[in-house]
Amino acid sequence: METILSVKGLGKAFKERQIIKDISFEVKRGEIMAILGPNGAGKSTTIRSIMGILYPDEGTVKFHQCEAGKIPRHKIGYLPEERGLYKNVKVMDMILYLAELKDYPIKKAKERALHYLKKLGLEGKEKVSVEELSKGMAQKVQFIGSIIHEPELLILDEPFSGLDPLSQDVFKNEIKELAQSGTAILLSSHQMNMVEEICDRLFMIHRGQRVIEGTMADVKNEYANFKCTIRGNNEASVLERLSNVSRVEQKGNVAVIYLNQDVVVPLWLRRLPETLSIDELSIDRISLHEIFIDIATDQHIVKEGDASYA
Ligand SMILES: Nc1ncnc2c1ncn2[C@@H]1O[C@H](COP(=O)(O)OP(=O)(O)OP(=O)(O)O)[C@@H](O)[C@H]1O
Repeated sequence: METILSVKGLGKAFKERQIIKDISFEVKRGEIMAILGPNGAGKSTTIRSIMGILYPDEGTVKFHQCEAGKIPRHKIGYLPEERGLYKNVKVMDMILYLAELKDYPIKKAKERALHYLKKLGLEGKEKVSVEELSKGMAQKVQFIGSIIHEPELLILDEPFSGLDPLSQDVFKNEIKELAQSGTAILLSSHQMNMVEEICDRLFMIHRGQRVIEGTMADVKNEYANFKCTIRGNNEASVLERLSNVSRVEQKGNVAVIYLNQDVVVPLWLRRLPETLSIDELSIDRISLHEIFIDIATDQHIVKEGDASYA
């Protein structure tokens, strides 16, 4: 697959405080790449550096072979973290204005706007003033504005925040369709379930540095250890003493036992003491949400070569 965006060795400091360091990744045609990390990790700083809103101190950003300064901005769509549209402008005029900024033909933009307004449940709102829209509706209009000019690369900073589950689903499907039609998509999100569902690859930042990168499957294989959930009357202290246990979370009579990375599950199960009380037992891999929490709370052992924890 053709590389559309390539970011190499990006670094940025604010007032001598290093915010991001040595950030490198690529986004390919038709792929959805997630940039993840706890609050303040440096996701928006990375995205703003890519967009040329911030000047990175180190590193390069390339769109195809074009470097900063020569990047054709009309081929990029951007939904910034801080939402904002002109308030006393009508919905259609707002979208057409955004299309015009990207030199996109107005007639075609109008057709596309009507198509997307209908698709996102805003049919008939063309002449409504932006200030009369709900927050979620305004976000949909801004999203349409970011894709109206058929960008090759779409950068979405927190596209799902502030949306109800129904609208999140609409956005999710739309993003998937755009990728299927060849758009390269980079998105930041805190909704791990969404990321797990739609993203092909992910890049996780913690304290400004890369901690995980890979396809969803690779990340799961490498970082998603197993957990064993047992319903029964067992003391947490007994479960904690079992072999290969990294931690136990117990609520009432349900205990979730997080297992170490190299555990051989059938062997571990066979070695459970006969005295354990087991009404139900299941084994699963931990979710991306749990991997995220492990990393954000420094519980995960980061491998050599990955970000060092300051
Ligand atoms: N203009 C600025 N001046 C000084 N510090 C800044 C500036 N912009 C961001 N920062 C700092 O850089 C760090 C990273 O911020 P950034 O917005 O990139 O994080 P983020 O990962 O997008 O977080 P969130 O999930 O909360 O949106 C934060 O500590 C923030 O306070």
